[in-house]
Amino acid sequence: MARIGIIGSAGRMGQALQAAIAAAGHDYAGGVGRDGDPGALAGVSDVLIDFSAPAALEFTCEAAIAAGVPLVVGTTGLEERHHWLIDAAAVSIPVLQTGNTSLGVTLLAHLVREAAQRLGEDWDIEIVETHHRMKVDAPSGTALLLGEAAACGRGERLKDVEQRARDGITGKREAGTIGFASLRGGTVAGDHSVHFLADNERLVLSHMAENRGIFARGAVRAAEWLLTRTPGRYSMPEVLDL
Ligand SMILES: NC(=O)C1=CN([C@@H]2O[C@H](COP(=O)(O)OP(=O)(O)OC[C@H]3O[C@@H](n4cnc5c(N)ncnc54)[C@H](OP(=O)(O)O)[C@@H]3O)[C@@H](O)[C@H]2O)C=CC1
Ligand SMILES: O=C(O)C1=N[C@H](C(=O)O)C[C@H](O)C1
Repeated sequence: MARIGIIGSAGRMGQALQAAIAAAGHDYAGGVGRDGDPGALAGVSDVLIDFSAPAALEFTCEAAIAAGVPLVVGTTGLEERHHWLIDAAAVSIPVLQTGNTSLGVTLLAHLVREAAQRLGEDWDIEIVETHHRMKVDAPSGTALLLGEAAACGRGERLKDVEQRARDGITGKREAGTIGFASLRGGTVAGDHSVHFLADNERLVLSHMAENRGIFARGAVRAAEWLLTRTPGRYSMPEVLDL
């Protein structure tokens, strides 16, 4: 049994996490939001789980490092500087960062990498994601994770081939790019489809999240796994042995 603290505890994911922590037989150590003290929380936690906002990350990393506790980062909308913070933290504590903690998306990313590698550049790749009306970042962290997987399958870096938005007279599609489209509305927990499009045929690999419980369970599983690790940066395929 572990004492698990939550950054972003009053949010939609924070509430799902509290249920998942109880269901897995762990102790909820407490949580913080915008006004809380992550340092005090880290001091009474064995591991921290952060599903909040990018602005929280610096203080969360500082708190986890000072207390020497592992950290799961599920927050999305991260920029390069946030990844540097995570890399720096991983020198002293175990850290896992992912745009999606579900088993289904972790396997989907594996399949996307494989498909991109085998199909080659004659197949255009477009990633479409749909989320609830309250989501504040786009493309979703999952869409970017799937884009990274597709780019990796082709031996590329996503930042060199991504096409994040189209508007107006865009010209023809540039060969080799990976496109993104985001839909927002209603209460959709998170749908992602990776379209591989060639002449006269299409392959679509999709995942649909029916509720936030799948993300919360995955995050708790990641937290349990991190407690057995030495400092370093980890990802979901390692947790799930995929
Ligand atoms: N990796 C994954 O599998 C998943 C990732 N996510 C990501 O998790 C994040 C949270 O999503 P969701 O729960 O829907 O969002 P909500 O808006 O419902 O909740 C966000 C929470 O974060 C807190 N927060 C906001 N800013 C800060 C800050 N600067 N410092 C500390 N706490 C802060 C809020 O606190 P307050 O109450 O004070 O406003 C709130 O409790 C998003 O980035 C989302 O994309 C979501 C689902 C799955
Ligand atoms: O904000 C959400 O809700 C979700 N965010 C994550 C993302 O950005 O991919 C994961 C999931 O799709 C739900």
